[in-house]
Amino acid sequence: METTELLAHLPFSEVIGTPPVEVTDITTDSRAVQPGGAFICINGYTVDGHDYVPQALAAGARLIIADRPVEADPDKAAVVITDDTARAEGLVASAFFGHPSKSVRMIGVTGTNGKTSVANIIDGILRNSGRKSASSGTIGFNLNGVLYESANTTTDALTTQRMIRQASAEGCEAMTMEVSSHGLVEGRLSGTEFDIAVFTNLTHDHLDYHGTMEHYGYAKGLLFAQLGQDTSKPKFAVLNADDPWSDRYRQMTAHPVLTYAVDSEAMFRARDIRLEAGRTVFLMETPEGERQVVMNLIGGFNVYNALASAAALYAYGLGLDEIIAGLGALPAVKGRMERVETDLPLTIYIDYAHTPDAIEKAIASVLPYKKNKLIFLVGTGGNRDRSKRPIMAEKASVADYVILTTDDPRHEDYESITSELAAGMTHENYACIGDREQAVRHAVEVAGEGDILLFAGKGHEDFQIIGNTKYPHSDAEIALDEAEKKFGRKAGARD
Ligand SMILES: CC(=O)N[C@H]1[C@@H](OP(=O)(O)OP(=O)(O)OC[C@H]2O[C@@H](n3ccc(=O)[nH]c3=O)[C@H](O)[C@@H]2O)O[C@H](CO)[C@@H](O)[C@@H]1O[C@H](C)C(=O)N[C@@H](C)C(=O)N[C@H](CCC(=O)O)C(=O)O
Ligand SMILES: Nc1ncnc2c1ncn2[C@@H]1O[C@H](COP(=O)(O)OP(=O)(O)OP(=O)(O)O)[C@@H](O)[C@H]1O
Repeated sequence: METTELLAHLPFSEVIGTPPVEVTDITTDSRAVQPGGAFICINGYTVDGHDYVPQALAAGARLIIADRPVEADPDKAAVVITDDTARAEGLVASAFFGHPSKSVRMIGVTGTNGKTSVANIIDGILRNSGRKSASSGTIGFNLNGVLYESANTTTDALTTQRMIRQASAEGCEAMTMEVSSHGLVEGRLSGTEFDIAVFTNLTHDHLDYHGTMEHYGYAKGLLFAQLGQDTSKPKFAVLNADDPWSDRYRQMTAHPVLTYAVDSEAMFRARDIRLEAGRTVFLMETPEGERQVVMNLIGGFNVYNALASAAALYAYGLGLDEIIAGLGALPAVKGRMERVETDLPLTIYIDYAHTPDAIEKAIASVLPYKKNKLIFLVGTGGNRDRSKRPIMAEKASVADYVILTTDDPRHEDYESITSELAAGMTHENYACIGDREQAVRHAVEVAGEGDILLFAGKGHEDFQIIGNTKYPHSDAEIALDEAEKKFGRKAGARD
């Protein structure tokens, strides 16, 4: 891209030295600089990118974008001083990649719980209908069925624009993105033009970051404001009429709103819900009459996720037949109430619940077919929102036996995590075991034939972060290993 064109997006900045005619690449990481590229210095949570200018120059950067003077030989590279490099990243990202979100239909999904599930359901149904489609979020970047890892639920602005351009280049007509509150307030979505914005729900989480529910709710609302004011384009908001925050989000957009709900009046509403062991059946009221939905996704919360997805796809232009066939064809979302295949006399589920509301919903999903004990293992992350811990344990207390452990303890000690959880328990049938492997083994040890074991908090993840290190970890593998020892026979493989 021509540098003058790029710099037009950063008006009022000071340019020191002679910029190159063209910039071949842009990055915020000195380790990823390409010769002839631009390096944007971001002052992060752990280090300051301005300290890595020498490395960026050594790797061949020809343009440095900084928010304070940095040293560079003006004959080799120009320095652009702007007031806020994080905003600069957002401003140049979309332009550098050719505004890709204008050529792909963009669906954004926000909310406390259900983003990954809804994004996967929408993406899965679009592909089931023969369309090329991409999605991005906690599980990674799924480019028409091929999965690539990514660092965040909502990636930084440059990575986001690069992914959308890749989706466009691969011929995807749609891209569904999980939109986190962090991503919205930090401008990671600057330059992304959304066509459909979906809201799942808003409950307690991330208060370490946002401070209050009011700020947290406002942050989610930015997605609806980002639909913009150009009403000549067909754009839609999809709102959960059972969640009171939807009234506010309706005010934040000028575009048509589609609603979904179970308890309230809504355009897409579920009734006669039957939660069965391996499937969920319900009647869906739609603008074109009532239709039966049969799907392999289990749990009451997945009824909401299916309704949100159906409304979003209806707004997109899919017919109800395609939507209902797609819902029926979906496999379980990885690590979300995913049943572990085993011949042992136990039922094991892996789930990603790590908020009070998700724990309540996950437990409620298995209660209808509980014959014996429900053993529930739950952890929480270290150095993150501590105020939710006792409320998580209070919700977990619905289970017959609870094991309190850790998800990613990071730099926090086991004892402080499990004791803060334990403060919320409403009965004495529980154990605190900070080491998650030992906790999973204990869950199997205390289980009897016919019991349900529900492991929450790690979901699709195959690692645990202790300190700064990622260690391999799989609840399912540990549980099967322990169960084989206990029952003295092979357990059958996990998918
Ligand atoms: C706390 C936080 O938000 N951290 C994010 C942040 O990392 P950071 O600020 O620590 O970065 P840093 O290591 O200090 O580096 C600063 C700058 O120096 C650069 N650098 C660094 C080293 C070097 O050798 N050379 C160099 O140029 C880095 O590339 C970076 O530009 O910027 C990174 C790049 O964008 C993010 O990946 C990272 O997210 C981490 C992984 C994270 O856990 N974030 C959480 C809080 C988050 O954002 N979560 C939400 C989901 C919430 C949910 O719904 O569950 C999300 O959207 O993921
Ligand atoms: N609509 C929903 N309402 C309440 N709980 C839900 C809903 N959908 C999923 N859950 C619960 O939340 C957990 C996480 O689901 P999912 O990954 O889809 O949410 P998410 O918003 O992407 O979460 P995160 O941002 O933390 O990745 C699930 O394992 C399930 O226990």
